[in-house]
Amino acid sequence: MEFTKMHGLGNDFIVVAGEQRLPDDVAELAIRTCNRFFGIGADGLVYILPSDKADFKMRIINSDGSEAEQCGNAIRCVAKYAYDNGLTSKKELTIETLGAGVQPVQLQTSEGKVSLVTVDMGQPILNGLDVPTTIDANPVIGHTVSVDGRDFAFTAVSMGNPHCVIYVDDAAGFDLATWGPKLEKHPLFPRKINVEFATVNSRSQVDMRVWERGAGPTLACGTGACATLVSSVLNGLTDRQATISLAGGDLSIVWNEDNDRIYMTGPAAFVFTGNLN
Ligand SMILES: N[C@@H](CCC[C@H](N)C(=O)O)C(=O)O
Repeated sequence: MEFTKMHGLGNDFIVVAGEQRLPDDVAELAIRTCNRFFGIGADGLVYILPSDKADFKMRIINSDGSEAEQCGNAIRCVAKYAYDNGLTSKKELTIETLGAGVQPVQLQTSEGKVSLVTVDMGQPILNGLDVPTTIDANPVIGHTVSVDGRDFAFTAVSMGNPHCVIYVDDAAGFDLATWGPKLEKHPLFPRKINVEFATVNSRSQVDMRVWERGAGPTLACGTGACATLVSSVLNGLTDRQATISLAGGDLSIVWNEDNDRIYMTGPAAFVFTGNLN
C-alpha cells in the first residue's frame, strides 16, 4: 500500500489515494498504521476515493478505528494532495464527505503548489438532538455537563461531526488528559463528542485546545476551530471572523451572516511518502 504522510497544523494523517473503496478491514488498518510506536503514526487514516457527486470523496478513520463524518484538517490535505499530484488542475473543486455533504474548496498556490486552502464547511447544526446530545434545545448554550464532581458549561455544535465547546481561563495549560476522555464518553453525547477548551483573548482571537473523539489530544482540529468560532459568536464573545490559535498553529474562520456558512482557511503539508507491506 503506497501512502503519503501529511498534516494540517500538526493534525497528521496517513493519506491513501487510488483505491475505489475502503478496504473491509479499514478499522483494524487504521488502528495498526496510526500507532505511533508500532506503525507509521498518525491521528487518522484518510482515503481519497472517486465520487459521483464531487471531484473527490474523502473518508477519514480515527486512530481508534472509528469513522468520522468530517475532518477540517484532512479535507485541506486531500485538496493539496489532489492538486500537487496532478489529480486535478482546478483551483476550485468539490470534495464529498460522509456526514457534511459536498464541500466547495478554493486553493491558493505559490510556485505551482498549494499554499493555503479555504473550505466552505457548510452551515453549523445547533439543534441539540441533531448534534447529537440528549438535550432537546436549539441551540444548546451554557448547559452543564458534570464529571467527577466538576461542572463544565458547554455549547454544542455539529459541523457534520459533534463538538462541545467549553470556556476555561487557560486553554493552553488545561489538563486535557484528565477531563478530555471523560467528557468525550459522557452519556449526554450519544455518539461521543470532540471536546474544545477555549480561552477568548479578544473579539478576533481565541486560543483553543482539543480532545478529539477517537484520537485523543491532537495539535489541531479544523471542525473544532469552526465549532469554537460558532460557539463564541453565539455566546457574544467574538465577531463572526476570528483567528483560532491551536497548539499546531492558526486557522482563520469566518461565519458568513448572509448564508450562515462557515469558511475555514489554513495550510496543509506533505511529510513523506512510503510503502506499507
Ligand atoms: N481533526 C479533525 C476531526 C477528525 C474527526 C474527529 N476526531 C471526529 O471523530 O469527529 C478536524 O480537523 O476537523
